[in-house]
Amino acid sequence: MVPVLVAHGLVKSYRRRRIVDRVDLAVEPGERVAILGPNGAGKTTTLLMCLGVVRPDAGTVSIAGHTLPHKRAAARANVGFAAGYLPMPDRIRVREYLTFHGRLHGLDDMAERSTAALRRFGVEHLASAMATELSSGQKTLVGIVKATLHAPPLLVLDEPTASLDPDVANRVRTGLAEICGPGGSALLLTSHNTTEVERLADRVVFLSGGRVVANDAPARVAAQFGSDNLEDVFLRLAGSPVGTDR
Ligand SMILES: Nc1ncnc2c1ncn2[C@@H]1O[C@H](COP(=O)(O)OP(=O)(O)OP(=O)(O)O)[C@@H](O)[C@H]1O
Repeated sequence: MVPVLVAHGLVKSYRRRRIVDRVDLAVEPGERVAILGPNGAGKTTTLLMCLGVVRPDAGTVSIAGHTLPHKRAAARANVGFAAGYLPMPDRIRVREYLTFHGRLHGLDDMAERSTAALRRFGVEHLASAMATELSSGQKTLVGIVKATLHAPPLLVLDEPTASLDPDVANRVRTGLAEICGPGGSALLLTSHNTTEVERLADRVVFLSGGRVVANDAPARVAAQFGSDNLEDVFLRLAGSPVGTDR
């Protein structure tokens, strides 16, 4: 089986400060992988390089066998991406926004698809809302719904539950667990929430100071640091320096 994502030797520096330092990352079909790490560890930069949004200084990325940047269009057809920082146009209703994105992926039956996708995340009541009427958390939810519409082989989510209340965040995790896994989408997400990672991820890639310091099943990563939970590991590693001059 072709991995849905292979990134090898990713490096990125900003103003001579190395933010991501030789990161390798692979995601198998249906696998659920979480990138965990403290603020500034390089999680978002790594994701954006994997998506071809940020150009790495060194390293290679391929998605479903399509190497970036040359095969970007073919690669992107395999990906759904959502992040709280992605804007949603103001003067559009949620249903129209989802229909637009579905059609970009060549989908029809958008009324039914949109309703089903909104229902999966418990927000079907937002279908007729204008974007201007949505709270920031609701916009995040609509972004996640949009990213899942075409059942992408790889779903990439940057801190999907960071702006959500605990109840809504739980519904999102339940929705993601339904569609991501063997036979469904692979999931690559970033998070600071160790409980979320333990619940959702088959594998955790722990980034600290731009480097992968652990890469294994959550329980095994905890054991590697002499603990039975990721929270302890996080607290131990969070004190590490964030980026270094090289
Ligand atoms: N375009 C940029 N120009 C300069 N510095 C940048 C740029 N993008 C990111 N950085 C720096 O790179 C470092 C890593 O940022 P990144 O957003 O990848 O970390 P992160 O692990 O996602 O952090 P957080 O958990 O806070 O979202 C930070 O110190 C950030 O300030």
